[in-house]
Amino acid sequence: MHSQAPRYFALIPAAGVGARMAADGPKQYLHLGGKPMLRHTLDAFLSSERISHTFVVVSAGDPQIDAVAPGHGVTVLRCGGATRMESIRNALAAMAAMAEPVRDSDWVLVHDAARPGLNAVLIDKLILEVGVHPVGGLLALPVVDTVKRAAAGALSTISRDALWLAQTPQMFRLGLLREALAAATDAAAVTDDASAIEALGHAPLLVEGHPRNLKVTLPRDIPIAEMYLAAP
Ligand SMILES: Nc1ccn([C@@H]2O[C@H](COP(=O)(O)OP(=O)(O)OP(=O)(O)O)[C@@H](O)[C@H]2O)c(=O)n1
Ligand SMILES: C[C@](O)(CO)[C@H](O)COP(=O)(O)O
Repeated sequence: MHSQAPRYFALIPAAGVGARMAADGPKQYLHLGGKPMLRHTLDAFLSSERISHTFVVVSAGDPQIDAVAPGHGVTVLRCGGATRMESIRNALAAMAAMAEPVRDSDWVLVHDAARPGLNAVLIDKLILEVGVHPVGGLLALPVVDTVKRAAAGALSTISRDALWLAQTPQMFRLGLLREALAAATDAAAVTDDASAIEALGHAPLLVEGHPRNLKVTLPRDIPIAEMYLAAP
């Protein structure tokens, strides 16, 4: 039983290189709507009264973060890893080792720097709908298109029933998330935090998100993200 009042922390993995974006530098620093993508994401958490503090994990030699991270409410962790999962695993260990540590019972909302369309409404919706769920949960969107599988020259249709597209934040208590990531043997296969939790036999709660919370992955995503950022 968790007797202390719940605390909510944000952790933003921002140590990627943005290979699929093929920009001049890491996509999290591309300017969208007048400011770097990462700053939109940081500001979303700073705008939520429920978030106690925000951590952002970047690569050790990141030369841009100091100009982007605000001087308050955010701690930069320079321990990014070779994969998204390793960046998060390193960051969680650093958070737990802080002078004022994040506790095993505290909630951590892991959110991609590459999803700048997040806002306080979606953050609060996730927190309120997960509530005291024994595992945790994540924002996701139900699949609304017909799904095809193309393999070995064959094309087949997969039922869209019960299919969801995972977004972030994905929120879990620090202790459970650290346990799940420690147990994961193939970091590259753990493309989201929930999959590591599922591998322990748990079923995180799905909370309907919003298309504005898209992951900016390819150049074609830029104008879509800017459209949503123009309408906060
Ligand atoms: N080693 C890594 C890889 C990714 N990320 C972060 O995880 C989020 C989602 O990953 P993705 O969209 O794949 O970003 P990149 O890995 O930068 O993109 P790509 O796969 O195209 O290189 C991003 O905010 C990215 O910065 C991270 O912190 N550490
Ligand atoms: C975590 C995630 O955004 C959920 O959809 C997605 O798995 C990240 O994948 P990426 O290849 O690291 O962008």
